[in-house]
Amino acid sequence: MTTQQLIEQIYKKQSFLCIGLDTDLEKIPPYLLQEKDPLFAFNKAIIDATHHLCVAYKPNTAFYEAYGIKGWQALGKTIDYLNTNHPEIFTIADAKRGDIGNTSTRYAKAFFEEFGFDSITVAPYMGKDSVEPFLAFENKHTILLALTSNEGAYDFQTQILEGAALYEKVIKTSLTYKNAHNLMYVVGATKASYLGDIRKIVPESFLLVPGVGAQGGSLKEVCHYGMNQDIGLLVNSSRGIIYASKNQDFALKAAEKAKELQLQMQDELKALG
Ligand SMILES: O=c1ccn([C@@H]2O[C@H](COP(=O)(O)O)[C@@H](O)[C@H]2O)c(=O)[nH]1
Repeated sequence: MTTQQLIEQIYKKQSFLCIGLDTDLEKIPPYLLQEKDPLFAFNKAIIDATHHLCVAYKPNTAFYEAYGIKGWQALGKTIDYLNTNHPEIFTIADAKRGDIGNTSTRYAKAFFEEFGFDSITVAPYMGKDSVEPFLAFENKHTILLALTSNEGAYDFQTQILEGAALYEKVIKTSLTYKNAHNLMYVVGATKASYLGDIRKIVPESFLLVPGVGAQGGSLKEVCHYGMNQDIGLLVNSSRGIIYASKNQDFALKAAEKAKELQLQMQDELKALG
């Protein structure tokens, strides 16, 4: 999917919501465990109930890898279901990959070609040759971890290195990579006050912003500091939406939570003009 197509979807749906499919057999309604593939059954119900309210889904691969081969199969069925039934929806493999170039190429092939995701999250720690193999795929997006939502982000990411914070250095350096136009960045909603400085470095890039909902980040603050002319934001909520209920009404309740965020986003889009 191109960035322009993503922007069009945001205006059409009046939403820049990304729903995180962090599907955990210990948290889904117990009656679903009788299904042949409970992970997929849960995801399908959530997607069917919420696809009109969001522009992206983000399965975090850890939640599938945790179940071995069955988990990978459920992830495959989920992305196939999305690509077949909702090809206009942007898909993110939250896999946080990155390795020596030869290996990164295989990760990129796995998630972009084999699974068919539109994007993948990538850790920048191994540098240029670990990131560029992902960037080589046209109309596929590499979402680089910049300033993450967790407390540990302060261990390294905000440390000053040669006059700038490490996360700023990561973003600035990544702009020199080949095919840097395929980059987006992860910035946690819990770090919204940093978004103003980040926008000075990447005024036009899309930012994936996790941390609204269960982690307590504020959508209003994220929009205030992080929105650009083209919106430029994908705001993720996972647990806050998909685990709104543990009963038969779980998909309905998830849709209600998603609707609450979509309505707030609609207001923000109106204010943008
Ligand atoms: O900085 C980051 C990067 C990734 N995540 C991931 O996003 C979701 C958030 O889930 P919630 O349930 O809405 O808290 C999850 O998959 C994280 O691994 C993040 O939170 N922060």
